[in-house]
Amino acid sequence: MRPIQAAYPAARFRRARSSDALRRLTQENVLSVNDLIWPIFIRDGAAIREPIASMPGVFRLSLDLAVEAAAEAADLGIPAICLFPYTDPSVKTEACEEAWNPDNLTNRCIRAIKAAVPQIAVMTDIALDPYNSNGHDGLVRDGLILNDETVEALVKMALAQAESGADILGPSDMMDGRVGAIRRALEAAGHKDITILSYSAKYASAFYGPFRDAVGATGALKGDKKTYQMNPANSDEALRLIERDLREGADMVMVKPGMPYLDICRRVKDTFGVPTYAYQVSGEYAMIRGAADHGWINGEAAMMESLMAFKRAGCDGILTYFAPEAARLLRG
Ligand SMILES: NCc1[nH]cc(CCC(=O)O)c1CC(=O)O
Repeated sequence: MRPIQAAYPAARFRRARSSDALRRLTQENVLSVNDLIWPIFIRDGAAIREPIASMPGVFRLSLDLAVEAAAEAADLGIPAICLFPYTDPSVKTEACEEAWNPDNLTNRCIRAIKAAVPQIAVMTDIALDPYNSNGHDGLVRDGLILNDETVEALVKMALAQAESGADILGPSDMMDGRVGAIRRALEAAGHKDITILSYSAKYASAFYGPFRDAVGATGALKGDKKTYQMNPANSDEALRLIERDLREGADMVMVKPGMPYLDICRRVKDTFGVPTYAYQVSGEYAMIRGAADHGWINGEAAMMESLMAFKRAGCDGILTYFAPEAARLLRG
């Protein structure tokens, strides 16, 4: 596309910006509540709303309050909620068996939300880190992250979540071959309508710090995740990973983190034209929220501008901790 433009003064770009009416008429992208997926942190117990120091305004919720949050999200028109468990260190092991326990925190939460708020889509995270005593997304032997053994564990985890009623499975582990393995297992088990939103292009990022605090993985993690998460310097590789996951049966794909990787979002959308999502991760939330809390930026305006940026970059939706706040503003 190459727009033709008259020369100044025949062309004055400011004409189209001269009033609210003209600005609205010429606006190219729209952010709506339908674009939002709300990640929440869950924990055991009852009536607990536990603050997370590095994410002001975000809480770990006991299951009863997670169900309330899902109902609130549905009332606001948010289409999906995504669950992240804070697991007690005592249930973490090297074999990560708790990950596929049908009665683990996540699976109980899926059932509770689907029973009380069936209209909201429940998304889950597939990775072993909340259940792993060494904090990694995969099984570890002799200091190495094992790919194929991890994929087998992830398949069990995915099936347990599917049985519990999850609508969207989100493999976030970055092992090779996991989307295909999960898709085959879902088909074999008769789960034909469960979607996979693959964390296809997930970078080894410093912006996940507050999240690891939130799920209690910070202390556990030994080393870094660079042998499975992507090198932030790479872009072509993201396209190869997206193509691979689509060929293995992903319905939707994700780029993560979000704001520092909008160039990747745009390349993915332009190249494949598939449902494309970005995760505005914990560190991005903390930066905007922290600056706003100090009075250094206008938090509401920065939040809405950051979310619109994802739409402009070609995203169909955004996972964001701002989801309820943004939804309230969008509803007016
Ligand atoms: N599989 C773990 C997982 N799933 C989502 C996030 C990060 C989300 C955020 O920072 O908001 C992470 C952290 C990590 O890979 O270490």
